[in-house]
Amino acid sequence: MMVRLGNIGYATSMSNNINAYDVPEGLEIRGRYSEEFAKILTKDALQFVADLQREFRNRIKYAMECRKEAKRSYNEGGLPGFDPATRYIREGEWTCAPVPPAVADRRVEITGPVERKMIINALNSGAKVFMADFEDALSPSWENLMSGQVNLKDAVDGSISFHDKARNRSYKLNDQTAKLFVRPRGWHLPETHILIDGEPATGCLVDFGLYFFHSYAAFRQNQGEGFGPFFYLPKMEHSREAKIWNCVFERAEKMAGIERGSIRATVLIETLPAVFQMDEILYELRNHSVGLNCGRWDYIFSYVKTFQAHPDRLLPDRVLVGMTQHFMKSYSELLIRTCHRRGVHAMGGMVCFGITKLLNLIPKQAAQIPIRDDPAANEAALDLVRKDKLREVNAGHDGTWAAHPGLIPACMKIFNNKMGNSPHQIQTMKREDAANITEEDLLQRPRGVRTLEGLRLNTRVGIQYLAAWLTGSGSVPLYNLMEDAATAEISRVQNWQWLKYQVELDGDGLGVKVSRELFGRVVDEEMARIEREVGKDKFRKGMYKEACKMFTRQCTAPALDDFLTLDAYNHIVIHHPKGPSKL
Ligand SMILES: CC(=O)SCCNC(=O)CCNC(=O)[C@H](O)C(C)(C)COP(=O)(O)OP(=O)(O)OC[C@H]1O[C@@H](n2cnc3c(N)ncnc32)[C@H](O)[C@@H]1OP(=O)(O)O
Ligand SMILES: O=CC(=O)O
Ligand SMILES: [Mg+2]
Repeated sequence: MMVRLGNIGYATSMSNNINAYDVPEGLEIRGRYSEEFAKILTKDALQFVADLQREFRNRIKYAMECRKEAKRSYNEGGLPGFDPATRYIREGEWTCAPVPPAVADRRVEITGPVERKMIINALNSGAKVFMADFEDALSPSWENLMSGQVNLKDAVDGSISFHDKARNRSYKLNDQTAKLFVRPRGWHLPETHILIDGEPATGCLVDFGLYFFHSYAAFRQNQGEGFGPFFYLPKMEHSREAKIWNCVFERAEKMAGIERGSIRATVLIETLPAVFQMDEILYELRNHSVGLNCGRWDYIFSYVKTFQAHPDRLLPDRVLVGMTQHFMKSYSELLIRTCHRRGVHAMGGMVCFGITKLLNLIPKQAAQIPIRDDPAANEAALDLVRKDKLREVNAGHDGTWAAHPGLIPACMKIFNNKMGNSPHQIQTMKREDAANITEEDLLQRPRGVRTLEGLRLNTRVGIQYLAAWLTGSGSVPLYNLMEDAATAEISRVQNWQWLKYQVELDGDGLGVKVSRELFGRVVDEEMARIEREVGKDKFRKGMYKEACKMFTRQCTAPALDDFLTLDAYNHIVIHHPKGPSKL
């Protein structure tokens, strides 16, 4: 039974107990009620979120319209490039506000979803920073999002603990912990469990607003040495989106009565259009910036998406698109040069590496995690991690990402060897040579072959990832590698691209073209393989068939869906009282 009580949010009655969130005028909550969540969804916190939504919704809509306009132009043959209108920003001499002392040293950062045990492990991991993720690593169900907010609040005030009953193991924070950064969702994702004036809230404003409201004071005292909170901002395509974030930050600082420039953020450069906007993005956020990060996985996804109507820019096998490809190398070097010129950190990305393994003839790239049951394979994987990190630190990056605590010592050692006691390389690795990087360098076609195994791997990984996501896990280990929304996107759009242009698989000597029939066979065979690998019982109880249907539809759709997770989101929304949702 559901009741609506004036300004009280929707309530559900499971056992004649009427529970309801106390919400401000014009706001409805359609997610499950819990007393714990109610401590986050307070009337004042919701009022703050509603104020942000009302103030910025038109600008967000406009920014999303501009993305569509840009897409239309790329689809008509246009290429992204530097904007002549903002040349004065790129050529001007200006710097961002000085880096706050609390985050001067970021040589190794660990990332992970906002799950309770993982937050404690990540904060205790020995990394300098922990990026708590509402984005690529999280399936944004109501339960995950709200318990994530509870967990972060407890983490910032230092009271977070966890008891693993099965292992009778207790978790609490060490005296020394990593500094916390929070990554809200991208601008494109709605939060349909919260309606503001009848419209779904913008997901990232909910993530940011609730976290900021409850944690800014404790954060500044316990973590930020007077600054903060700190954020990572994902998937932006243009500086106008960064400008909105800057205004959101100013609005939040005003509400909290804290100094302008207290909040700091690192922007992920992880879309192809954004690489041409790095100076402009830093300029918009110059009072709130702590650098840029090479979000290499989404960047590869974005390359395919941007060039979806350009059959002359097809990707080789996913495993071949590493940081040594010319367009990836150019992107990371220009990012370093841009950040250091503006006085902020140039962060590296999630581990990837090159080895000669697949078919014994092609290099491989992956997001690596430790391999527990095979010491030799683990050592080989660690070696690849070391090579990737060495490349990053030598190029001039100030820090890097690790997906797993087991990788931190190896990453730390590489950065320590090069940087010693210096917290970063901002002054010492200016990379003036990268000033000559051109649009052609940044867009150069990736080189390599396409194989049937590549198509199979995309399919096998894409379906299993989506099955996990639909059941609440946004980052999973698959075949000893970390998979998350960004890596799964590459699998999806690559299959779509190969199908659309019926590409020839030229890497395995078969000369077969990717047709719908071939793809259909691959899907059937890979589903059979997944069933064998996970076991009949897990296969039956899991969401593999639903994931397969969704993944197949997206790979074969006439027009490329903008995001895998937009369609999938409809399947994890549970409104109370229960009912299906359609965006
Ligand atoms: C493209 C991008 O956006 S990258 C950024 C987004 N992606 C991520 O953040 C992925 C983060 N990593 C992960 O989610 C995990 O490492 C996974 C899912 C890939 C593997 O996790 P698991 O299967 O639990 O790994 P494993 O069993 O080896 O874990 C061992 C221990 O390390 C902990 N652990 C593993 N990864 C992490 C992490 N990233 N942060 C904190 N703790 C972690 C586990 O909780 C576990 O702790 P316990 O011994 O106390 O129980
Ligand atoms: O968010 C990081 C990425 O590589 O994508
Ligand atoms: Mg990403």
